[in-house]
Amino acid sequence: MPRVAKPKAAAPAKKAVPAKKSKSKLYKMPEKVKEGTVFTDLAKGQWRIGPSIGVGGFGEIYAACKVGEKNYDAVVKCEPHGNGPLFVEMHFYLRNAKLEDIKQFMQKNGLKSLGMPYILANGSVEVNGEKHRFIVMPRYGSDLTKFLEQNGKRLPEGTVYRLAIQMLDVFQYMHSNGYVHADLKAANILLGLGKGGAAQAYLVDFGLASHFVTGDFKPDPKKMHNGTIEYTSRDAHLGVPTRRADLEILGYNLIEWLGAELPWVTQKLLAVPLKVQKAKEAFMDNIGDSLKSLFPKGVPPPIGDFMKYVSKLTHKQEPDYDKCRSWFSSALKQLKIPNSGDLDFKLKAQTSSNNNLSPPGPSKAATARKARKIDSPVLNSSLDEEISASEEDEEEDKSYRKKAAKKATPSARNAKVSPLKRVAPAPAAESSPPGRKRVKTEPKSTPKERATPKTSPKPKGTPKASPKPQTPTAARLKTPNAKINFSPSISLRGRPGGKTVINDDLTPQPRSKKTYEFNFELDVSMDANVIVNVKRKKKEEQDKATAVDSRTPSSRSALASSSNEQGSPVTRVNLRKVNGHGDSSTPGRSPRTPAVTVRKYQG
Ligand SMILES: Nc1ncnc2c1ncn2[C@@H]1O[C@H](COP(=O)(O)OP(=O)(O)OP(=O)(O)O)[C@@H](O)[C@H]1O
Repeated sequence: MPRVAKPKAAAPAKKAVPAKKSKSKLYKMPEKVKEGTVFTDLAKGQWRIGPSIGVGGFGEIYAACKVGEKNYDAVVKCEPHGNGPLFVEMHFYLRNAKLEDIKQFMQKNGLKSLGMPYILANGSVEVNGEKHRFIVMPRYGSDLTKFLEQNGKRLPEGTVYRLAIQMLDVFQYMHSNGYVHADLKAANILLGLGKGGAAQAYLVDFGLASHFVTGDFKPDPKKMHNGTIEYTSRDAHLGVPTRRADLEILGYNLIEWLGAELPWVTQKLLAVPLKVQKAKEAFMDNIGDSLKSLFPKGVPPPIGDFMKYVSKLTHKQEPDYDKCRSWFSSALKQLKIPNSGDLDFKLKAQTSSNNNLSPPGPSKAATARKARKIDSPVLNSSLDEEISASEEDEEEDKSYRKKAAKKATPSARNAKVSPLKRVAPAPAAESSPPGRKRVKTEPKSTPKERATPKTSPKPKGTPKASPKPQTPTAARLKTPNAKINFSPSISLRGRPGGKTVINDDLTPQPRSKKTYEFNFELDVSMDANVIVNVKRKKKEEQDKATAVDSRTPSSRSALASSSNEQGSPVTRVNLRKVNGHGDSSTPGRSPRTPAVTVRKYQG
């Protein structure tokens, strides 16, 4: 769960959470701000910092009050200047979430309230000699995870439908401004505070907000799998921000809030984004049957209608928000639950859908297992460990992305998409966030090599000892001295059971500023799967040469276990190689490694 300490309003400070550098060294955590510190925003407004009320993946959130006032009814979110997500969030707010615009939208759409936060101020400040960026926004109450925990991972059916309507309102607002949120989840939905506040839920955390695509469907390796793996949409798995993706993410959340377990969670696939992606494709391809198996005694009608609708949307299509809301409001009427008043989080006697779920909630042991599993991708230790590239995953990735890009979406099916080719860069953010880092691979491949047909995929269940490619083509493709400059462009924002994962240009600069560079010979076809095990010696052995080895998957696991025996944690890096451009116009340019998954195996 998020490392969140929530004091009561204006309560005395909790024990200070010590300023902590992220163990991962991939990005900076903010310096601790002392209670009582005054921040001056760009408009010279002054804000007194109160107690810490939350720590997110990158930043810390403090209660705050305007100097001269008594109520801590604002929050300050503070992150080191080099961090991308707050930069994105701030610009999103500044451009799209002015109170005036929100009011106008509410008026136009006859809404009494809208769960869209807004920005009160922003600025920069030095904390302990380090430059930080901060934004000030209204303070809200509990996030939904608290209620899910209290209720054994489900919410009352009527509340689920009300939340659906409220989140659709927020999406409609964001989408009407050209943006998608891309990371809706319980931890990012907060209840309002104050009188009547609990009737409205607010969607926060715009660190992944981006323009949705209006043109062709072009998978973007830089952004693949961004979001929170459980709920990431099929489009987001391909790195394409779309409006229908927001709806799909909402749908997955609604299903969970009704007490069903998503198949990729049940099947424990969360550590492998590609498998999750595949599972979602299968789920959505046959959404009727998929839902029937999740709700064996009857699919809640609005969920069925909504998910079927989402599965048919094209990537450019503007969703019919009214139609979607109407399914949920009809269901509320049927349940005789008014769509007003405080949202009710007390689970009562079983209602139509929360009565018919199978399986029920997972056991505590299963939950613990899941937490461990979900934890595993977090790069929460330094890379003083072991790094390997996974053959299976690359293979799966290649063949799957080929298929997925062809048929991932109704419109993508029409669009000519070759995700294995280098794709046009994502629509550039209007301003570039600082601290950009890219994964860069620079094998010295020739255009001819890149254009060569792929090696045929290894059938499943084949023994893992992988022979070197024997074909003449493979021999021609011998690639000496492939050089990989590996600066991991990954950040995994920590929240068991729902971490936001960002894999794109916005990734903050690694604190260590270390670059891991591996030089080795690739005696294989450029299109073959490559497994690279890099074992860094333990501290005392570091003066000795670093062992760099390349092995088969089976020997990889042997290596992993031997490392474990030595007591050092093991990190496996799965490099998915995209065989670049395939066009001879860019000789010498190399395929990029679009995504890196890091798994830490505890000894
Ligand atoms: N305006 C707010 N009022 C009250 N609490 C808030 C507010 N904004 C955020 N929080 C609390 O802080 C937590 C983290 O906030 P947020 O998700 O914005 O941070 P983050 O660094 O972007 O986190 P993440 O790891 O999800 O990306 C929230 O789950 C919530 O509990």
